[in-house]
Amino acid sequence: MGKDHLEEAINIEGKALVEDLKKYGGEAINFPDSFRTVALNIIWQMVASTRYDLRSKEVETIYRLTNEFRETFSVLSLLPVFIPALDHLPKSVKNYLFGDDIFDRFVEEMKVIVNETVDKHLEDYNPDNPRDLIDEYIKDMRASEGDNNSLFRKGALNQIVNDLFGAGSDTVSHMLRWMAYLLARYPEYAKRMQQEIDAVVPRDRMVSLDDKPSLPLVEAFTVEALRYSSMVVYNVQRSAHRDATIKGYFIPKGTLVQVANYSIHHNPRYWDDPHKFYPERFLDESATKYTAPNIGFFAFGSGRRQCAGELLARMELFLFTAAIIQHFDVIPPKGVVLSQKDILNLGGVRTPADNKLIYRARN
Ligand code: HEM
Repeated sequence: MGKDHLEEAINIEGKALVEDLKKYGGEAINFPDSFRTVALNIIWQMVASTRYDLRSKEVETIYRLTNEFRETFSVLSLLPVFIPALDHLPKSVKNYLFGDDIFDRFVEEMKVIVNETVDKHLEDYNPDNPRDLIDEYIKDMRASEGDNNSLFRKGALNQIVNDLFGAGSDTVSHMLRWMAYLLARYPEYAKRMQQEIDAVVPRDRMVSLDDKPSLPLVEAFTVEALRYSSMVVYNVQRSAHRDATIKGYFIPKGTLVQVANYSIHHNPRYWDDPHKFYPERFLDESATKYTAPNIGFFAFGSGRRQCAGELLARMELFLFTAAIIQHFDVIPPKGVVLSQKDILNLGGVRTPADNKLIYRARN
C-alpha cells in the first residue's frame, strides 16, 4: 500500500469512527471498541486484506485475549528476562508470580488466528493478483522453493503477521485513548484546534495530510501526546554485543539493556517543565509552524530497530485525532475532574484508565 492508499484507508476508518461515536448520542461511555478496531483495520488491510465492521463481534476474541494479557502482565513479569535463573522456578510458581499461563494462552490463541489467516491465503493465492503483504510473502516463498537456505518460510511469515498485529494495532488504539483523554482534560487546546481546523477544512470534508502545514497545533498536540504519555514506557530490550563502558558503567557483552522511554521524556535536561502537557513546545516562536523535536524524543525508539511503522502511526494519529476534534467536543461527565491519577501502567503500556467521556457532536 502506497502513502495515498494508506491515507485513503485511514480516512475511511476516520469517517467510520465519527459515525460510530455519533451513535452513542452524547451518552457518557468508556473508551469505545472502535478505537481498537480502526487501528486493527488499517494493519489488517495491509497484511491480510481484511476489514471489520466497527461493531463486529468477530474481533471480540482478539480483544478478550489482549485485555487478559494486559491486565495480568506487570513489571514483575519482566523479571525472568533480566534474571534468567527465575525461569527455572516450577511452572505453577511462574504462573502465580509472572502470569506465564495467561501469556502462553495469549500466544497460542493468537497463533490459531494467524495460522487460519495465512492458510486461507495459501489456498486462495493467485500469483497474478497479490492482494497484500501475506500474498507478497507467499510469492517470495514460492520463488525460493527448493533453496534450503531461503529465509522465506511459513513459520517466519506467521511470526511477521503476529508481530505486525501486536506492534501495529494495540499501540495506535492506546494512543487514541490518550487523545480522547487529553482533549477532555485540556478543553482549551481542543477549542483552539477546532478553530484551526474550521479555518481551513469545511465540516463536510475530512482533514487530509495536505492540510498538515495549516494545522500546526494539531500536529504539535499529537507529538506532545506521544511524549507526555510515554505510552511505550520502556523500549524493546537490547543485548550488548561487546563489552562497553558508558559514563563510567561497565556493561559486559551479553548484558540485557533496556531504555526507559518515560525517563527520557521526563528528563529536565531535554524538556522544560517535563510533567506539563504543553503542545507549544513543538511550535516555533510565532506559533504558526510545527517544529519537530531533535533530541530527547524516543516514542518510536531509535537506531536500526526503530519502529518500522512510525510513518504509518504518525499518519493515523494525525488523521484520527483531527477527525475526532473536527466532529466532537470530548468532555468529562458533569462533576468529573480528570487528573494524573487516571493513568495506569498496564504491563509497560501507560494508558488512561477506562474513563467515561462524552463525545458531543458539534453543530
Ligand atoms: C503510536 C504508535 C506506535 C508507537 C508509539 C510505536 C512504538 C514502537 C517502539 C518504541 C518500538 C521499539 C523500537 C526500538 O526498539 O528502538 C517499535 C517497534 C516496532 N514497531 Fe512500532 N509503534 C507504533 C506503531 C506501529 C505501527 C502502526 C506499526 C505497523 C507497521 C509498528 C510496527 C513496529 C515494528 C515491526 C517494530 C519492530 C521493529 C524492529 O524490531 O525492527 N509500530 N514501535
